Amino acid sequence: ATAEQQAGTEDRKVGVSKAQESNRGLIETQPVRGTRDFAPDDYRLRQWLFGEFEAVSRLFGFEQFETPVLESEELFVRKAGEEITQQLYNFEDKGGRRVALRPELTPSLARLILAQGGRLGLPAKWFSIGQCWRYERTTRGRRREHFQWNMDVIGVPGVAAEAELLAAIALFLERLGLSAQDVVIKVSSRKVLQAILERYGVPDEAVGPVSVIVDKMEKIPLEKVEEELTQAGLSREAMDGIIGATRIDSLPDLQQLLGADSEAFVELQTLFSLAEGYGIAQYLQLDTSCVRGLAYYTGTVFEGRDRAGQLRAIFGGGRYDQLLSTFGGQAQPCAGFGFGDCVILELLQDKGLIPKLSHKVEDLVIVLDESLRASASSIGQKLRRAGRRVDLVLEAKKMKWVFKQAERCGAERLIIVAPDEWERGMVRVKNLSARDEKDMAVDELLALSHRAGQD
Ligand SMILES: CC(=O)Nc1cnc2ccccc2c1
Repeated sequence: ATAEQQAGTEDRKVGVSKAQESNRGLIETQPVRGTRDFAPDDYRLRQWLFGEFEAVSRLFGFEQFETPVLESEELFVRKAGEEITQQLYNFEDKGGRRVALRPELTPSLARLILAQGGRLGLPAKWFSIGQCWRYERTTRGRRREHFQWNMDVIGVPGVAAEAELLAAIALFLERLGLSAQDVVIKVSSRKVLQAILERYGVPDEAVGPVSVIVDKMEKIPLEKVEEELTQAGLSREAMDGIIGATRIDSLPDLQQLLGADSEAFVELQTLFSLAEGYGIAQYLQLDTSCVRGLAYYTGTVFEGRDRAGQLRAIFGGGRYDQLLSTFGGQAQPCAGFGFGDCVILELLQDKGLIPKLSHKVEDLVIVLDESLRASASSIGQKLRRAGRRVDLVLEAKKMKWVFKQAERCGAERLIIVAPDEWERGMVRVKNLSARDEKDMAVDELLALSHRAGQD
């Protein structure tokens, strides 16, 4: 708002809007920093994407759940230096509670699983799509919210769970027109780091925090990583051992490093052979530099990347067998993934795979005489009950506008309620695609519509 507007001293202009009239400038119309609006065009694309998330989840027999975006802060307070907990969108509510907008869905899932107590049938295969938040310092101007699709398997200790999850992702990618030529899934296991750290007498508890540091290796200089590993208490040898262990990219090399009977090797070998059964092995790439930045993973970890290497991770996941016990509950083996709604759209954009989605109704109904409005409304209702999407024009409009509107909403038929025809109990039906037009009785129109409404 200009200083004049703020002072309310601007002189009165012809046609001053309500906002100006109330002596205020136009309100801020942009959404809060880091957040997005979804106007209809954007919402259609989002609904298409979420529809694919849901369709694939159901094809795998997963059940949908939801938890509140607002959670107790304690769910996310972890002492492993994760970026996600350092950017918590947290505050104290009017009741003095420490609360936070969830930065991820997995802790909420764990809470809901624990709330089920013994009632929970295992294995549980659950999925959810929810908005997640972070308070990212505006330095990077990055977004502060995104939507995440999560699929999780609770109660299955073997990597058959991870194979199912990876197969679900592969089917999702295939349905969108992507393939293993476009996307690589890097796979590894926290048990690699665990085995290496054991060699240097570093306790298992360090695996999480060390992984969080190693996960930054791609984004910050090696010296910085080494500095943080030193601060985490690692000796030079341990550090060299860790960094050397992130350079393995084949099962034989992993066997060489850890031995054929190491858990990490056996699990990953099993996972790769299960993947063959699904026909998704060509997506998978063993890569021990993939450690993921969440502290609670305890076993396999994986992340999806575009093969061109231009984009951030498309999705990420892994096994987190200790999360429920860290919440004081009975431990349950868990594996899952989170799939965000932004990088995938960038990739689809790059590949020319964003679908063209437009507003669509079947029938546009207009009246040529306002005295017939009640008749038009009742025809609209009958058509809607027959399953037709009807855009009923709500005020007198010139035919030029009507045809423009028909085009805008993709209408197949224009139904005109006019005095002369109505006298004879007829309406005029213009078939906009076949460019033919005829008068028909309402019953005939409905019979026609009923069949069309079913297909
Ligand atoms: C590309 C992008 O906006 N990513 C994004 C945006 N908001 C988030 C919010 C919480 C956690 C991760 C997030 C990630």
